[in-house]
Amino acid sequence: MEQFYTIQGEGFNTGRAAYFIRLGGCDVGCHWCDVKESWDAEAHPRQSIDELVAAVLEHPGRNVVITGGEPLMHDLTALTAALQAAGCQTWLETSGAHPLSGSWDWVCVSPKKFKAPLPAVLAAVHELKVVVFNESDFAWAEAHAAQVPAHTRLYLQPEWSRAARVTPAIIDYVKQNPRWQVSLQTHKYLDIP
Ligand SMILES: C[S@@+](CC[C@H](N)C(=O)[O-])C[C@H]1O[C@@H](n2cnc3c(N)ncnc32)[C@H](O)[C@@H]1O
Ligand SMILES: Nc1nc2[nH]cc(C(=O)O)c2c(=O)[nH]1
Ligand code: SF4
Ligand SMILES: [Mg+2]
Repeated sequence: MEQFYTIQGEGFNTGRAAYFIRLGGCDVGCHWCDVKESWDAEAHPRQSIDELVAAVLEHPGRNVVITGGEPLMHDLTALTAALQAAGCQTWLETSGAHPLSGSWDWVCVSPKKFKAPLPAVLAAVHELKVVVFNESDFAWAEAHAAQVPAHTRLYLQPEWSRAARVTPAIIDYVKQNPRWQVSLQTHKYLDIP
């Protein structure tokens, strides 16, 4: 759908330069999704893997975020192999609702009530990042924290339109449950992509 070189705004790798490849297509249907224009895969032009890798290599950064849309609706084996062969780190942003493909240096799963993550994806996760829309999402977060490997980093991220309301609740929750951390969409405050 689009590609851009920016700063990873969210989660564990916040603040690090990264090239984003946003793949079209998503069937999860989060009503608060901040990139609904990604949902229809056919609405966006196709590019070859060679073109994508060449575009990445035009920039000095070697971290590549594959996001979407829901990137796991595509077989990511060839794309991630080509990126790693070119010396890049591959970072995945996924809901986990489709089978895992590809070779990953970092996997971030953001589980969704609208289409829950698959156990096999949760088993491969480095970072669990739960969007908090209302108080019921804390229980949803804990239910998924119980399904990920012990070393997984745990994040609670305010849903953007509700940030003023839910951020204080996230702060209180993290103070009481300190294995969780706050994740903010810092790129939106920085006004960068
Ligand atoms: C647009 S999604 C694309 C990747 C994948 N479909 C997913 O949901 O993880 C990228 C990240 O943005 C988060 N996100 C989407 N809309 C958001 C919103 N309105 N507020 C906060 N985070 C949001 C998602 O939960 C996910 O962690
Ligand atoms: N800067 C920036 N960081 C991000 N981290 C995850 C994003 C995404 O949409 O997947 C995102 C994004 O859209 N922009
Ligand atoms: S899974 Fe990700 S891309 Fe799909 S609707 Fe939800 S937030 Fe948007
Ligand atoms: Mg985004």
